Amino acid sequence: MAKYQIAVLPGDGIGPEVMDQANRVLDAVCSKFDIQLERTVYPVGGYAIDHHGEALPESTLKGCEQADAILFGSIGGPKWDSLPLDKRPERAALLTLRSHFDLFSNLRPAKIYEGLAHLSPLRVDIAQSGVDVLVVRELTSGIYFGQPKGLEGEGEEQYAFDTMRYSKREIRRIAISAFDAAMKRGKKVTSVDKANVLVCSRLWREVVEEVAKDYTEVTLEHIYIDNATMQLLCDPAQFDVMLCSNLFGDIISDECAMLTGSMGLLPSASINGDGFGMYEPAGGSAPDIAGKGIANPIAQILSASMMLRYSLGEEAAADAIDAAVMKTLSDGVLTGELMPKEQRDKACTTEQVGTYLIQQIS
Ligand SMILES: NC(=O)c1ccc[n+]([C@@H]2O[C@H](COP(=O)([O-])OP(=O)(O)OC[C@H]3O[C@@H](n4cnc5c(N)ncnc54)[C@H](O)[C@@H]3O)[C@@H](O)[C@H]2O)c1
Ligand SMILES: CC(C)[C@H](C(=O)O)[C@@H](O)C(=O)O
Ligand SMILES: [Mg+2]
Repeated sequence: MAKYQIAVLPGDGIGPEVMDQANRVLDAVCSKFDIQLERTVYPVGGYAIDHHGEALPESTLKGCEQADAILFGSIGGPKWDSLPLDKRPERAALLTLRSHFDLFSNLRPAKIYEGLAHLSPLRVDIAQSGVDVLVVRELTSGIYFGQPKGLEGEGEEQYAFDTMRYSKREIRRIAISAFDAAMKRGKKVTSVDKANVLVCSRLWREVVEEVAKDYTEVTLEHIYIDNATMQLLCDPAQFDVMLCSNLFGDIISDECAMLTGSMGLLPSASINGDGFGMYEPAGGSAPDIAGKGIANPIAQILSASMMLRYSLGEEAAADAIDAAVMKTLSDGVLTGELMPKEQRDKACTTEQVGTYLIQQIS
């Protein structure tokens, strides 16, 4: 029997709610496929600040180091918003984990599945032409990790700045991730940048062009970030793999999630050069719906599936989860945000979606 250690970090807001359902689904799939998944829960984010005085306790980091993969919920919320940036859950826990494990390759797949175009807020004809995009986002560099500088100067001349910095090595390795992914998909990479203004984007283009020479079967296009956001709304079918720097990928991936129907549908994998990964929904702790039992658990469940596929090599179990998700959605077992407002009294709870999905597995 295959045996793995997983560090489970539920975090804040809807994190623990959707993680409960992912764990139930993992129990079901592991029993069916004879996989032993030893899961240890560790505190992280605002919860860890409240109970242990810091967003990423040493014991959590050690637990992650000893694990085969990390399953992450979401962190942050209004309660911790007034903390200095370096103490906030987002920087102190999430960015630290990404950097510590060198999780540079962030894969965020967004797809309108067959028969589910009605869930998309896109115009009907556009939704029916399809969305099947893999956002490949650079995750451990760029403006997120450039040296920030606090306030300097006086009065109205006071200023602050963040620095965007990319090395050729950092661009090359994420470009290779994108081209490798494109080889297994639609053989097209659209590289998103702002090369009409930013020096980093000029270097980005140069290196992406170099990498493209090794992938003669893959079509490469470049697009400016502002145009990319509008093209996604009017002709999303033109995109296959969208290669993005850290900040642009953050923005584009929320847009892609929403095109398919909800923030609560988009999973993500953040992987390093050794195949070690952290798996988490692209969305956040959703303070507006937390504690109500109505969050969509699918992004978390699909993140668990990506973990099985990418870090553990358990393809059959991952396929079973993906198929159960499709069946659940196409059977109309939906949380409220996927339904028209006037029908939301018929919406399923987070737990009901989890239960239905598990029935499709066993
Ligand atoms: N990976 C993470 O831990 C992560 C990611 C993004 C944001 N955040 C943090 O989360 C907090 C809230 O951020 P925000 O409000 O800007 O973004 P958010 O992604 O939490 O929420 C944006 C909108 O999407 C909805 N939404 C998100 N996930 C959903 C789900 N599973 N089901 C149904 N609806 C869902 C929310 O209700 C909200 O209306 C902030 O502190 C932010 O920094 C954390
Ligand atoms: C919470 C925040 C730091 C994070 C990011 O910007 O990377 C989130 O928005 C995401 O998309 O994973
Ligand atoms: Mg984001």
